Amino acid sequence: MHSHIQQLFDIAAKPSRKVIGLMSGTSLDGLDVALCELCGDGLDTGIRLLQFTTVDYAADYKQRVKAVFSKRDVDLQAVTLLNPWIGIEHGRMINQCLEQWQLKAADVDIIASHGQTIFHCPKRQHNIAEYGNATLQIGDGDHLAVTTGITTISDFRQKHIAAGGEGAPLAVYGDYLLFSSRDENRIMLNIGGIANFTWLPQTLDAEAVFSSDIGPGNTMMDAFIQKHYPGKYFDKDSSLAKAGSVSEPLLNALKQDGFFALNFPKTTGPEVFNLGYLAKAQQQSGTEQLSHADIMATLNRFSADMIISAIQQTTAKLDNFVIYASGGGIHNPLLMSQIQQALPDVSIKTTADLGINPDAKEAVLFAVLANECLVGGKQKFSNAREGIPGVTMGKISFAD
Ligand SMILES: Nc1ncnc2c1ncn2[C@@H]1O[C@H](COP(=O)(O)OP(=O)(O)OP(=O)(O)O)[C@@H](O)[C@H]1O
Ligand SMILES: CC(=O)N[C@H]1[C@@H]2OC[C@@H](O2)[C@@H](O)[C@@H]1O[C@H](C)C(=O)O
Repeated sequence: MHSHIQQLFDIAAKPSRKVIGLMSGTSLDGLDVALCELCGDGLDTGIRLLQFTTVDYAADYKQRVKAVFSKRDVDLQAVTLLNPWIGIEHGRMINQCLEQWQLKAADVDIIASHGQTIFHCPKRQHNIAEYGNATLQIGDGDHLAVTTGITTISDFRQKHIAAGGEGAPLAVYGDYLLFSSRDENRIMLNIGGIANFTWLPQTLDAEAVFSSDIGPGNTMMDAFIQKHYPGKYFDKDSSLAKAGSVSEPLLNALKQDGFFALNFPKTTGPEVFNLGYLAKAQQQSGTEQLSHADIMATLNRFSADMIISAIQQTTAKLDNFVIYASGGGIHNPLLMSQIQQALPDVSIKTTADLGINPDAKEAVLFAVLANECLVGGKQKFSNAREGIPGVTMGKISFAD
């Protein structure tokens, strides 16, 4: 038996595993690094978040990735060069974190790397007959493993698509295994660049679980700030949005896209929800002359309204459910207050109330997926009807 197979066997046989979960999202703010200790598997997964940090991306890193991000026409050489380069850069960031945490590579069993999505293209978005769902994450796992000396599991979304899904949201697996409760129905609402949610019935009936993207979370607001206020990356504390007024004509135009007519589950990205989408809606509604504050107020309300309607649509006949929010959007006070005002009888908490730092949640979910890849599979959790294949995900890269 190759020592690599023995290594996997030994890790799987341990009473607990130290896994570094990584998430780099569509907001491109930084690399989320979550050092977790996991035991068990499936619904018996136990997890402790030992360390968490977001390693901010330097301006140079952001520029390099943005040059090939969510665009149809890009420099293929740049993509080819970035794939190993991001793997090495992420590896260097992990090595810095281990040094800060006074840990060595040998103290970590596995890295679970999401990589960086540069294009997401479900069939219902491209509508090209010969092709199915597709998505592309770069930041090669082999380069990450060699740079850190740690066995790495990466590229999770391809198996999801190979087994019939759209490659996202993957949060549903970790949400179901970590946050299902027999005491209450739960909605796990993640507000990142794109907003997505998972419905967790208190029956724990896997057939009733589903997860879907909703539409833009922060991505259009961020893109507007980054275009018009160089050096700024987002509307901190909603200050610009609070200074403006919502334009109803623009808001109505923003809500017209065919994506919102699709049934759940569905997925999307900045390929659809971007400044071109905003410009088109402004042209259709004759609102090109709006102030920046009014545009930001309207984009904020747009994200809030789509989140609210997704929740109302899902829980129409239910009253006893609790929302647990996560992702950077929870730090947007106007966004969160609008959601709460529209759902006055609903308790809106964060995953901190469930013991998981809301900023770390997505990175933690990839650690759970890696744990399932190594020791899971017994807990058959799938829901083909809702686009949730019952498969393990991830490609394994050895450090030598
Ligand atoms: N104080 C704040 N005020 C307003 N918005 C904030 C604040 N702090 C963070 N954000 C928002 O959160 C975003 C980062 O959130 P997060 O890291 O969840 O995004 P992401 O993980 O890249 O997205 P995705 O989940 O789509 O991959 C920022 O770009 C910003 O829009
Ligand atoms: C293709 C891709 O990277 N999608 C992301 C994006 O960011 C939020 C939302 O859209 C979600 O569907 C997904 O990430 C999270 C981690 C997921 O897969 O659950």
